[in-house]
Amino acid sequence: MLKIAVPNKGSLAETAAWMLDEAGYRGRRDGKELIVVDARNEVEFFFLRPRDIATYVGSGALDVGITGRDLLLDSGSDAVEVEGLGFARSTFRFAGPAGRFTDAADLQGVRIASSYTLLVEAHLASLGVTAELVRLDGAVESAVRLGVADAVADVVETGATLRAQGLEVFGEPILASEAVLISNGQHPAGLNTLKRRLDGVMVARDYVLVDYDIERSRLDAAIDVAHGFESATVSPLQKEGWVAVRVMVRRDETNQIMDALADVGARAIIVSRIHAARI
Ligand SMILES: Nc1ncnc2c1ncn2[C@@H]1O[C@H](COP(=O)(O)OP(=O)(O)OP(=O)(O)O)[C@@H](O)[C@H]1O
Ligand SMILES: O=P(O)(O)OC[C@H]1O[C@H](OP(=O)(O)OP(=O)(O)O)[C@H](O)[C@@H]1O
Ligand SMILES: [Mg+2]
Repeated sequence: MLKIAVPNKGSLAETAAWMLDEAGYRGRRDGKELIVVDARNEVEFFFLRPRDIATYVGSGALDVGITGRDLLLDSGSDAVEVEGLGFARSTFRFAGPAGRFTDAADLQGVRIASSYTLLVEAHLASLGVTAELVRLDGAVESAVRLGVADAVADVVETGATLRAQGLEVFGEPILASEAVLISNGQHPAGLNTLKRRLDGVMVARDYVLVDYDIERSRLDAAIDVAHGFESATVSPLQKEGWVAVRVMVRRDETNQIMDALADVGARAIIVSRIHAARI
């Protein structure tokens, strides 16, 4: 059985569980279940704290897991990223009181609060900067106001939490993070199936199908607008000189693409959801 580590709580838990459910795996019946055996799919799920997942996978105790890229890099474990899963996207950044710092080099000798001290230390070392790391569990943005640090290094999504504490980001982003599938570098039986299924869930989540009719003479212009995932499916229509076209497009580009297709002469443009996919 493939042993899979899954976040039991926090920002990653709900979407990770949703993806696995969409991928056809058995979920847990309640939030207290720590181990779920899915005999039909020959996998066993272990619900663990997101921060511990890379440690379990890197040690070889579990085969694969879902965690954050930032948590993986901060773990110092031997686990490796298999692929990004396209959710829990954030950047990891330095921030300080408005106007106080302009660059990471300004951090020489100051106190930096973070929940990701290993990640920050490695980054500072690569820049040749030495600072004092203050390790906190969360709500790191309060550390400057409360006087335990001069700057912070933390997860930034919208930036609202930083702004509310009078902080602003400075310097280059340390990392672009998202939820990731990790392994211990081995290729256990079942990993390919898991990965293919998760890839299918991501395609169904991120893409839609667009169908339209168009005069064959205008087809090239329409294909320039949207060429499809692999290539467009083009079928003849009963009406002389017309074709029906089907392409996959990114869901977040749907309306711009519909507008552009209409502009080049497409008619009867219809968008449908993808329920499931294997690419
Ligand atoms: N606001 C956010 N937007 C996107 N990703 C986030 C956000 N907050 C945390 N994450 C991501 O979630 C992961 C951390 O999950 P974890 O459950 O340890 O912390 P958490 O979500 O802050 O939970 P909690 O604060 O309840 O302990 C990291 O990969 C981090 O990048
Ligand atoms: O840029 P924003 O959209 O404001 O989001 C980023 C904040 O969200 C998370 O905090 P969370 O609520 O999980 O609390 P925590 O700091 O205690 O982890 C993260 O740690 C940041 O603090
Ligand atoms: Mg948090």
